Amino acid sequence: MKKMVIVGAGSMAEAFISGILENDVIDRKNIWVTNNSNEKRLVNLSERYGVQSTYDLNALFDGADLVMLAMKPKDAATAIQSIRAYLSERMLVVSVLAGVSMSTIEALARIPLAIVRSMPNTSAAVGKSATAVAVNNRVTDQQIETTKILFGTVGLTSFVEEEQLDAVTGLSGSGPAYIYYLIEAMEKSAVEVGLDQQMASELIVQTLLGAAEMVKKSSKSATELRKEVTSPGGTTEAGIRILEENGVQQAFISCIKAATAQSKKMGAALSSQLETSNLPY
Ligand SMILES: NC(=O)C1=CN([C@@H]2O[C@H](COP(=O)(O)OP(=O)(O)OC[C@H]3O[C@@H](n4cnc5c(N)ncnc54)[C@H](O)[C@@H]3O)[C@@H](O)[C@H]2O)C=CC1
Ligand SMILES: O=C(O)[C@@H]1CCC=N1
Repeated sequence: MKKMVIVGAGSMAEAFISGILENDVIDRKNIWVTNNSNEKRLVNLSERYGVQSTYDLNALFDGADLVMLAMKPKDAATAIQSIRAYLSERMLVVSVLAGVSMSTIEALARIPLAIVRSMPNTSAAVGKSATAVAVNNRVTDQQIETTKILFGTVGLTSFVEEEQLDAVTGLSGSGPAYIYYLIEAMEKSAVEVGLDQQMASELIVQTLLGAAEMVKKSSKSATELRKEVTSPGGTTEAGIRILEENGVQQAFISCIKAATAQSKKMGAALSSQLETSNLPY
């Protein structure tokens, strides 16, 4: 990787900048970032990380070999259209956009491109993303190595077929939010059962870290581990009974299915706009 350009300067962009710099993968002077309007944000990223920022597209793309698309999916059509003239087949285009297919990106760019479509999550900011990536057939072996290095700086990477990425989005892309939702509930309950908030917070985080580590390291399944905690006639059994009565497990399943369906819907909306040329340009 000689020069990386990040189009879109939000939280995912920042997570990657921070991960790349921490792992010394590319010099900060060779990371360039842009957005559509918020110059203050670009200045802030430049000051904090020493990366380059510009609205001059010639300067931005000059010598770039990797271009990351990191705007919201709703802004993808406008953004790709605005940079289309600067993209080339020799660049690796890395997308983190939820729902947007590689063929839609190529259709918007109107040239064949080497594309990596990925779904990281916000834990990238602390190097703990669970990322899945799919590549198209123009991506070279060397670019696959670059992809591994790039995503390795923000966590773990699995290679999947593109068709699986909507499900990955519903499961692990959105996943941190489901866990935060659970933490919110645990925090509320802690106060209600009379615990000090600060201490409860530490107990909750350690409980989650410990449970995650157990699932990762133990040879036992989550079901077996849950059963080990649940003594007959004990406290866990009393608690789990309430979760069962309220259909909490089924609610989580429906939640992940709804998020997966939404990823598909977002992609379909963009590609049907493309087919009817009803795009914002
Ligand atoms: N936030 C999350 O949990 C995750 C987000 N993603 C994907 O990452 C992408 C970015 O998400 P966030 O960083 O959360 O969004 P964000 O809203 O924090 O940042 C988006 C950035 O794109 C810029 N932008 C908008 N229109 C533009 C244009 N025409 N040209 C250039 N830049 C433009 C905005 O100014 C902003 O800097 C989205 O496509 C999302 O689907 C993927 C995995 C997880
Ligand atoms: O909510 C969203 O659409 C994005 C994609 C995955 C996580 N956040």
